Amino acid sequence: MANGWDGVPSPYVELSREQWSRLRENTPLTLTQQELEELRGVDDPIDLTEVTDIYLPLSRLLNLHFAGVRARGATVSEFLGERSDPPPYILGIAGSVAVGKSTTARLLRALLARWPEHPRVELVTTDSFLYPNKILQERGLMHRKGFPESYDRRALVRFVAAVKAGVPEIDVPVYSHLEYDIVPGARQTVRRPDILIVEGLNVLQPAPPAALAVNDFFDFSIYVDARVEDIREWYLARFHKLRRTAFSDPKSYFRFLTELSEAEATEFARNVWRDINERNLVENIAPTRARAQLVLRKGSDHSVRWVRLRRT
Ligand SMILES: Nc1ncnc2c1ncn2[C@@H]1O[C@H](COP(=O)(O)OP(=O)(O)O)[C@@H](O)[C@H]1O
Ligand SMILES: CC(C)(COP(=O)(O)O)[C@@H](O)C(=O)NCCC(=O)O
Repeated sequence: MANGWDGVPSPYVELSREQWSRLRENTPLTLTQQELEELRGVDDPIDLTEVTDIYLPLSRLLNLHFAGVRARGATVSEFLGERSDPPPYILGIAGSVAVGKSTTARLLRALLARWPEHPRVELVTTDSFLYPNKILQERGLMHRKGFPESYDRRALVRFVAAVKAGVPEIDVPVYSHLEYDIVPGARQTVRRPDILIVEGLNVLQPAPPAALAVNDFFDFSIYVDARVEDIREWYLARFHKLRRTAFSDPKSYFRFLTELSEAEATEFARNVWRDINERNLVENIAPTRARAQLVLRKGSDHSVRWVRLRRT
């Protein structure tokens, strides 16, 4: 039983990697090595063993949960005498910068789309709802990118509410990591998927008083977790990898970093980590972990060590 429940049965069940991996049962591996390589994030060492042990049980759980949510929705429709299409199922994925949320999200997108019950899976990342740099500059928030106030929270909530309400076609802005800004005029169109995955730092954040939060519309939520020290190392390793690759693109906002010495660049990355990303993790992101339906806890080699599932 988890600490702090003082004799009250804990709402969480914690499973070791071995216990969790057995829950795969007969879920087939529908992904090839080549496909996995296309899905993994920069510097993420994920392999097919990880997919089999961790993501196939998760895909099975989500497929079962999807069926349960659909059945419950059908009961209400029958009672109301409505004959409408069921609303999209919404899955939230939260966690720190550099923890590997996007690999988890892209992988689940691919795995979930291979089930016959829900072939249409869309993925939206919340960076689409960051204010453009121009607005962040005006508000003195350029060093707060990723903090709750750097997002157009209401636009994000409106978007998720519209998807849940079955709006057939919704456009969202597009964020470029390369340009470090919202791309003017670019749009991603979401067309009534069976499942929508919403991935981002702050998706489990509570709403301000009397407002709705994005997670009020979630059917399931996942928090990707690891020790702060490990995430810092991953952030720094990825930064150095990007410095050797993406940052030398003439369009990269961080091109100036390729002209600094290794030591100066390291100093820059350490400061960004400490002053922005770690602070945001500690102050805003980690406190939302308890609200996630499922926590995937990674060890320092990025592999998932244990899984915590909320029963209720
Ligand atoms: N400066 C950058 N240039 C290009 N790609 C980046 C940059 N920063 C992050 N990325 C990529 O953007 C994606 C999201 O990164 P991030 O928000 O840190 O979340 P996570 O590491 O949890 O997926 C990752 O695939 C990452 O590799
Ligand atoms: C774009 C991000 C805020 C992540 O956005 P998300 O999709 O999780 O909402 C983050 O990757 C970022 O760029 N943070 C700013 C500090 C840094 O450059 O690392």
